[in-house]
Amino acid sequence: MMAEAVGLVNTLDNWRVVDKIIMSTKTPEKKRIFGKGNFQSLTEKIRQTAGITAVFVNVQRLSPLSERELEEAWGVKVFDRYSVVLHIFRCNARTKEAKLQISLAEIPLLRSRLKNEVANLDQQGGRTRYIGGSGETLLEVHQRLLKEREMKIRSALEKLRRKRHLLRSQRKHKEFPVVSVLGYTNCGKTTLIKALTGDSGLQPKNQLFATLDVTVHAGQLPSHMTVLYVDTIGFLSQLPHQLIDSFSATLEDIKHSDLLVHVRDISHPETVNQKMNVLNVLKNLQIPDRLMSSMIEVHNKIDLIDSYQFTEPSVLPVSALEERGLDELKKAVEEEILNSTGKHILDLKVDLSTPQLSWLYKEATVQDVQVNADEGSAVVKVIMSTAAYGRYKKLFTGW
Ligand SMILES: Nc1nc2c(ncn2[C@@H]2O[C@H](COP(=O)(O)OP(=O)(O)OP(=O)(O)O)[C@@H](O)[C@H]2O)c(=O)[nH]1
Ligand SMILES: [Mg+2]
Repeated sequence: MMAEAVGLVNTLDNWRVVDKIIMSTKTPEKKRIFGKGNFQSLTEKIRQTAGITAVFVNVQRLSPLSERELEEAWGVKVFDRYSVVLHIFRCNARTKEAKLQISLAEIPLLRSRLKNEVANLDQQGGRTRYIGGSGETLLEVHQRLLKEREMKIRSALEKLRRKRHLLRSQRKHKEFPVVSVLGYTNCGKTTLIKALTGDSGLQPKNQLFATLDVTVHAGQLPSHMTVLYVDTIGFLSQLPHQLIDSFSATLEDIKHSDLLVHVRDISHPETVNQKMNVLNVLKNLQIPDRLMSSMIEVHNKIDLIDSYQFTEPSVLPVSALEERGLDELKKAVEEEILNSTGKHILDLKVDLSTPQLSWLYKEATVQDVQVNADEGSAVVKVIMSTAAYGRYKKLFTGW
């Protein structure tokens, strides 16, 4: 197994990699991450490299013991995948929900640290000492406090979830179709939604997990139909399981959309693996088949590729940054939305002396009316369901 130890300089919440050292590691089950020789040369290298303030060891989880040993040997903070992702999340969390999700994801980390500390205390008889006549040992008190904290966070999250459920049913009521935009972190989801909706409040950033909250933005399709684009949290390969658990609630919204748009950074060297990862996460979220089969794949950042080759006909190439390919994308979104919601766009000729037009205003979505005053008629562009069109025909054309 290969793992990397990466020296980092921490400038506020942005890390710059100062040196990347590839070292083979022992299997994760083994107590020590690095063999003796490797560990010595790593230690030397880290000490010699100026400006290293932290080391990232590219393994899923370091045991608290290894973490402490490495930190003591190297004199800097040591991160594994779990703690580095948590740290990035923590820096980017803005809303109450994102902050709560992170606190929840921190609990297992605190729990395993606690075990380690108690193991140390054991040597001093700490485990068996009772606190203030309460009949609880120090370990039990800590475990209870952690449990209480976890319960509190879970109930606060549940409250927020119920609120979101309510919002979702209100949204449905208004009948705006919902398009979820998803993809690997940093692929350009926020930039794309900003370009599609003109929503200047959106802030794309060249950083991992810039978006940690699901937000909704209204945009217009070519027929002036309004859709709601949902900006989602980016995916990351080998994202620690516990994090996925606590964030899947946020991703759950995806299931309730009318259409999925999968954005890929086609300029990224790992673009194929990123796609596989996204599809795997979707599989685990148990997305309904109809959403998986109608999903639109967007190849973003084509401006960074010298000559973009069309490889798959169903794919839509765009540059969200340079606003290229957006009209075609909007057309494709419209087509799929009409398909999935069973609606059609129709041009109907109506007689203005009848209640046809007011009926259409009430029962369908009128997009445009071209009046022909001489004839006393109008051509009306409407979006309506098959069922509503059936009723219309029955009422006004006698079919
Ligand atoms: N050259 C180029 N850069 C792009 C394009 N689209 C997005 N970017 C850049 O890619 C970076 C990430 O963009 P975001 O829109 O924040 O990506 P995201 O998918 O929302 O990322 P997370 O929210 O972190 O998951 C930013 O620096 C954007 O300017 C594009 O079409 N071309
Ligand atoms: Mg984003």
